Amino acid sequence: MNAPPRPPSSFPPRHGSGLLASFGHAWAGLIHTVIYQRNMRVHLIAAVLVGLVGSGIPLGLAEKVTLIFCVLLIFFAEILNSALEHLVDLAVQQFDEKARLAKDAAAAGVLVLALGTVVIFAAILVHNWDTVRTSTDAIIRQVALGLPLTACILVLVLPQRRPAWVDVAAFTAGGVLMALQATQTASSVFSALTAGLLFVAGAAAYQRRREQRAPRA
Ligand SMILES: Nc1ncnc2c1ncn2[C@@H]1O[C@H](COP(=O)(O)OP(=O)(O)OP(=O)(O)O)[C@@H](O)[C@H]1O
Repeated sequence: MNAPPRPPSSFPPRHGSGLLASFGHAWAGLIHTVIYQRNMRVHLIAAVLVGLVGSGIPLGLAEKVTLIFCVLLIFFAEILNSALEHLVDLAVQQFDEKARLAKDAAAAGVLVLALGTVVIFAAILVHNWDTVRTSTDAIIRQVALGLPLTACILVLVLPQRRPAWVDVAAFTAGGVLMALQATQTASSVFSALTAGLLFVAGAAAYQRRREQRAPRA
């Protein structure tokens, strides 16, 4: 028996289905948030700094897990906040009190998490203050390698137009600094987190450049 004709679809053709395509859509969502949400870029840079502290000072397992969980939770909240903003903008194209309440509530959720993370981060540093005081060499190394690395990631996520070579140079220099830093890390998990953030920043810079070349309709 012939299948009934499908109703005409207003969706453009989808780029594949299955697990790989789902991953691709999720990745595109992450990169889109980094490109278009200023607060996400702030969280990303803050996460790099957390990664540098975590890979410079030896922390206990519970402290590592807590910090990484907080960082991921903030990303999750910001991505969800962005999704809600898109939904509200889709439903409401003019000023609306309920739209304002929905967006403000979602933004408040992110703010609460960010403030909580700052408090937890400070508490962990205070709790490990003796280790911090005696880790002068590690701190000097982290500052010497970590600050230029953070600057490279910042360049990659900045929305301003720039020549392609700047992004290539920032990503390459970031990779070299990351490799140097990883050779003497106190935690490979935090180094992996920082490397992952460099990769995300590089992917965002690449995608922004593509979209600037071929702006969305
Ligand atoms: N349609 C609307 N009606 C009423 N107020 C709105 C509307 N859209 C946005 N707002 C207000 O403007 C604020 C910023 O909304 P916007 O969509 O510009 O998000 P944003 O600039 O990405 O902000 P955020 O810092 O929350 O991510 C909202 O928190 C809300 O107070």
